[in-house]
Amino acid sequence: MTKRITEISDMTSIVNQYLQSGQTIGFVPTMGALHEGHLALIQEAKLNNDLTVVSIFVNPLQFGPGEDYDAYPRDIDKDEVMISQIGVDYLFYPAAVAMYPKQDIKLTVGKLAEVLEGANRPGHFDGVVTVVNKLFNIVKPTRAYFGRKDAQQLAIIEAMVQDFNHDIEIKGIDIVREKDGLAKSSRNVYLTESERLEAVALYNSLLLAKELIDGGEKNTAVIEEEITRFISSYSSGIVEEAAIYRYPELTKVDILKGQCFISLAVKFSKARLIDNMIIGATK
Ligand SMILES: Nc1ncnc2c1ncn2[C@@H]1O[C@H](COP(=O)(O)OP(=O)(O)OP(=O)(O)O)[C@@H](O)[C@H]1O
Ligand SMILES: CC(C)(CO)[C@@H](O)C(=O)[O-]
Ligand code: BAL
Repeated sequence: MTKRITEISDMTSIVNQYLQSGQTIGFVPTMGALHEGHLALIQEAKLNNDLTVVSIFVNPLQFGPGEDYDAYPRDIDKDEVMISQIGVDYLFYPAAVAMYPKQDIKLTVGKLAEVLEGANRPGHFDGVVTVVNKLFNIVKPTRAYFGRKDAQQLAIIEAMVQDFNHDIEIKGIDIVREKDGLAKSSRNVYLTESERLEAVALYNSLLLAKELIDGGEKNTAVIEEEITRFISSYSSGIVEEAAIYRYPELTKVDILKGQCFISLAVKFSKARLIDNMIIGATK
């Protein structure tokens, strides 16, 4: 059965005991409202570590003014049942006042946060790296697991681990999708019934882009235009972002070369969905 830990000092003394006896700790940070996407990360952590810790913390620091911090779906009891069933050892569930008693010091991300989601959500990645740093210091994981759905976040966490000399292996896990291709996300519950059906256009536009690329198209502006046209024709969503960047450097590319990713953000009436596809040779 999963043990729920709310006190930071309790979490740290528990992991210290395991580390002292030479055991490895797999860590999955989340904001809760768990779904199969999260479970894929957790399964991988369980498979490769002696101990698995999942955190659930809706981090106020990464939400901008007017964003959905208050509305963000929360169901801690249901989440706890889900992770108990797959045998997670510890659920770390701290209170915001415990995580941010003073809220005075935070980390700042540079260029990697100036584009894509970072440009759309100023300060978002500063909040993410600040909380992930704190969580890493508390949980002291051997390995930490992040989804490729949030590809920019994953690139930034990898850079943060290097810059701050964390001795932690960062593992990226592939996007888990619904049967029709929509990327699983806690925010999908904001979609209306008709928007839910239309939302498959994001994934289908990525498939279309892949077809164009496989057919020899290298001009990123052409591919971005086709993606935008496709999503706008098949859904009521507003395309806020359909852009191709080098990955994980996150620099803009005009002509496809090396490993890149197509990044999408589409705004429906309440939900803002993101999706992406990594393309090209791995370096
Ligand atoms: N469909 C998915 N496939 C793989 N990983 C995922 C998926 N959805 C979320 N994750 C990963 O789970 C971790 C926790 O994410 P989070 O709790 O924010 O869930 P979410 O569904 O991404 O929520 P949101 O709707 O806020 O984007 C992150 O590393 C995220 O990339
Ligand atoms: C990594 C994370 C748990 C930090 O709050 C969050 O950004 C998320 O769920 O992707
Ligand atoms: N999974 C990303 C967290 C966020 O949107 O705040």
